[in-house]
Amino acid sequence: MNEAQLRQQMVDLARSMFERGYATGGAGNLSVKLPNGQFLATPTGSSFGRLVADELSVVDNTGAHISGKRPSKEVAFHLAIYEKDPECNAIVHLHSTYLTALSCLEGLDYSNAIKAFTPYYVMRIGELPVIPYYRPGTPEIAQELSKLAGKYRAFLLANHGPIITGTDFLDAVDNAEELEETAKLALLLADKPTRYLTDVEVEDLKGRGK
Ligand SMILES: O=C(CO)COP(=O)(O)O
Ligand SMILES: [Zn+2]
Repeated sequence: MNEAQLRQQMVDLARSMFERGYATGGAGNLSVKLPNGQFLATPTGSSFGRLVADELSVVDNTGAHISGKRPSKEVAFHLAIYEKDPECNAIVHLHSTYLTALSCLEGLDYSNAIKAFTPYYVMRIGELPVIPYYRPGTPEIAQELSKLAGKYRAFLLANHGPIITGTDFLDAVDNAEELEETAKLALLLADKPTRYLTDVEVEDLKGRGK
């Protein structure tokens, strides 16, 4: 896809997420790698429902603002992931209801916040490590992600929300939807005896694609 197509895709998919309740107000941010190696990102404070293709921000791999509106304050954590994960070409960060609720629970397993109980969670995400709470926009989030990026497809910021990667923007959005649905199911099942997938079942799903 060329830059114009990627801009339009970001506008269209962001609006679709907004209309289906994955994003509200000015929360969350998106980015995608451009053919020239720079990155397209959502402007800070922008609503997913009202992005304008020509106003999207462009930053380089050092975070320098190249064009468009002022970029998201979380651009540093997006760049930390791209740097460490060569398979990641797009990132979705949401404050979606169920994943954010999960991120606020006490006693979360920080090595993996959602133990596998459905195959698509394993095929699209696998494991969900938790990053300790830091104020939004602070460099510590990027530093923590830098240690984990490349080993996982998604991350949960404690008391904040999820970060989901993809091989392209459509893949990142599909992964985000699958993960939000999985969090919803996890919360529905929280007080019910659950049969988790066995280690053998999980291994059998890995590397089989989607
Ligand atoms: O989700 C957000 C902060 O974590 C939103 O910040 P931006 O509006 O700067 O992208
Ligand atoms: Zn956020």
